Amino acid sequence: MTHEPDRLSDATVLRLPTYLRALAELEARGVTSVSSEELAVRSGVNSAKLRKDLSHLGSYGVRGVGYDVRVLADEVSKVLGLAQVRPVVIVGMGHLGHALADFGGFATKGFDVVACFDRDPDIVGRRIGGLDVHSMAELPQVLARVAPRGDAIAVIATPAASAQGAADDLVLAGVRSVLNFAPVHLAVPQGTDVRKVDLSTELQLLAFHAMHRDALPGGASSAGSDLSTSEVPS
Ligand SMILES: NC(=O)c1ccc[n+]([C@@H]2O[C@H](COP(=O)([O-])OP(=O)(O)OC[C@H]3O[C@@H](n4cnc5c(N)ncnc54)[C@H](O)[C@@H]3O)[C@@H](O)[C@H]2O)c1
Repeated sequence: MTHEPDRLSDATVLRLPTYLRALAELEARGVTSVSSEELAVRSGVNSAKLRKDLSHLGSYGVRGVGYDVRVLADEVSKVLGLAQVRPVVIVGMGHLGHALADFGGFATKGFDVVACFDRDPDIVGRRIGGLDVHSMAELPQVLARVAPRGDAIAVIATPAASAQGAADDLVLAGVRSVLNFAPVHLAVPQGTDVRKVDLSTELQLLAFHAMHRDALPGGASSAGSDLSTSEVPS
């Protein structure tokens, strides 16, 4: 199977984790092959779009049989860069950072939380989620040890006012992938990827959809929709 990930659109890439989650659920139930229709329903996208997405990966399925669940999961994982475990570091060990470090679920998705940092001397030195909390001054040395390939993903869980400073420190230490929970736009140099998790925006979008749904004759529709996938531009 050949694929050229460079040619994948952002919208396709955004849907791949959803396909992967659906495939993992099928695999856990011992299902070995799946039709595009079923995988589409489980992923909350339409089947034509799914088939097109997967054809970009070089996966076409077999007529009458569908896709081999394991092979497709491996292929999607590979395209997403999940073939090897990625080290994750957390900056800001308050409520959110603490909860993320304690959460064991990342390991099953190919992510290993390997270090955490805070600037508060009262928090530095504590043990959270089985890890010592390091000071920000230790960032370069610790990163070189826990992510020697330079492939760490950093999670920023600081207050908004200090997120840019934390991002600057991370970039200086060589980090090029950042997941930002702070409700603020981060300026980073070209070649650094930032994804933002903004719960307030998500709540606002749900409020907007609820207002329009409730304004429809008959109120709420009987079929629910997964806005997390349907909002993705195609
Ligand atoms: N708590 C939640 O449920 C939640 C949900 C969504 C988003 N958020 C966002 O996540 C962020 C963290 O929220 P929280 O409730 O955990 O905050 P918090 O105040 O409990 O913790 C923030 C931590 O960041 C540390 N910190 C501050 N500046 C730093 C810096 N420059 N470098 C390293 N560490 C630094 C602080 O010492 C503190 O330990 C906020 O931006 C918040 O808006 C929180």
